[in-house]
Amino acid sequence: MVSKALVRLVSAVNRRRMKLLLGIALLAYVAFYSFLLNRSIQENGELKIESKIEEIVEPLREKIRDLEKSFTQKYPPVKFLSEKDRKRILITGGAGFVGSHLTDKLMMDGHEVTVVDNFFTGRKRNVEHWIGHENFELINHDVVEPLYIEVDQIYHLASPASPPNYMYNPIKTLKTNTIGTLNMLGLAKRVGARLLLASTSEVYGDPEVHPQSEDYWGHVNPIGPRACYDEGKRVAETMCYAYMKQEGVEVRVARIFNTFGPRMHMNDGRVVSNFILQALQGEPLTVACSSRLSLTRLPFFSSDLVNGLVALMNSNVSSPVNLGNPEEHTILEFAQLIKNLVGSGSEIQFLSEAQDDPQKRKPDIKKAKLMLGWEPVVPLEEGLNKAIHYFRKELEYQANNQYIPKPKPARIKKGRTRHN
Ligand SMILES: O=c1ccn([C@@H]2O[C@H](COP(=O)(O)OP(=O)(O)O[C@H]3OC[C@@H](O)[C@H](O)[C@H]3O)[C@@H](O)[C@H]2O)c(=O)[nH]1
Repeated sequence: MVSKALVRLVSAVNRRRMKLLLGIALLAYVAFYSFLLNRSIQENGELKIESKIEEIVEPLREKIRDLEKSFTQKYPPVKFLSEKDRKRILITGGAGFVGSHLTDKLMMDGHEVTVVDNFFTGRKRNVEHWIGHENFELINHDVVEPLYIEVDQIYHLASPASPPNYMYNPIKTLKTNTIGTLNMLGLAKRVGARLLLASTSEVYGDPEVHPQSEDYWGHVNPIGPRACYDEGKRVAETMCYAYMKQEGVEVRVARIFNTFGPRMHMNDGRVVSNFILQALQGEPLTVACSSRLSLTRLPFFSSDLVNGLVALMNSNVSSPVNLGNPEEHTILEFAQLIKNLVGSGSEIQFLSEAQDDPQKRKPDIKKAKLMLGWEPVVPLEEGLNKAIHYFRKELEYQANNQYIPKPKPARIKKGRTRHN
């Protein structure tokens, strides 16, 4: 009896325990399952957020990689120059057509270059590929105001150079070439720098001797429309030699004849840029001579000029040197050549001659050949094709709702002009 009662009690206890154990096991299972479920939901959520972040961040990373790449590939190759050979060079007008090519050459040769420009005809675009380089500095400054920096050489190019540009504001042109040159000579004297003046074939005026050698004194109308530039450059030369004689400043004077090349302003107004733009746009080529078709010039390419300037600066020739193309063509022949190279159907239109337009111009470059070993080497057609390519790109670049300036023939603007 007793044993039966005991067996019943034990089995009742066991059943309860079994139930309890089962209950506990069930609870544990539910808890474990919900734990797993929670974790996977959380992980899924995290994964989703992570992938969303990744989606946003990846393009940014790519942009940073591109930027880093462009930073490292940004500059044209620059030679290394030892401290002894590296010069601190100032180029006034260094953002202009010629100045920017000179900047490129001197930077690539490994010098430290400071460009000063008031951006009247110069453009930041011409030198933007150097901005940020440790050897390069760009200063927005007008040479009519004094400048205090430390340099070893000064290439003084600042001045509008095309007839429409220098006639636009004759007083400013005079100030730039006189006060501006005085300021740069004063700087050269103070820091002991050598100064090269970018003078011009226009110091010969409408020449009475042909070709023009450096000892020709010129034939300039001192009160004509071109006088602001012609006389401005003549007095700039006079100032150079006064500073040389009186103060011992080392000077170099380049008399630059007609030049052309990429980076000429679309609105420059000189014959090459005018004819190329007119030919590309199917407009008449404006040849400025109706009666005398003997009007002559032959421009030379910008890289030849830059090489000549550097050779002169580093020579021991302190007297003026002509840099130009000794060949000679009429403006009409030149118009036809450009028309053919562009493959343009433009007509040729004859305009009346501008006042005091020099009739004939041809440099005698014996001195440059003898003393600098320099002469132009870029064949005319090769240079013209490069300029045509440049202007074609410029037209494309400006095609989208942009103002495309029409080239202007050399004429004096009517009305009051701004001067400061
Ligand atoms: O559309 C045009 C522009 C110009 N011309 C003529 O082409 C000749 C050359 O004219 P440019 O305007 O190119 O240059 P210029 O020779 O008058 O002056 C130039 O000379 C030497 C540089 O040092 C000077 O910076 C620049 O003034 C001139 O006879 C001019 O009348 C045209 O027939 N058509």
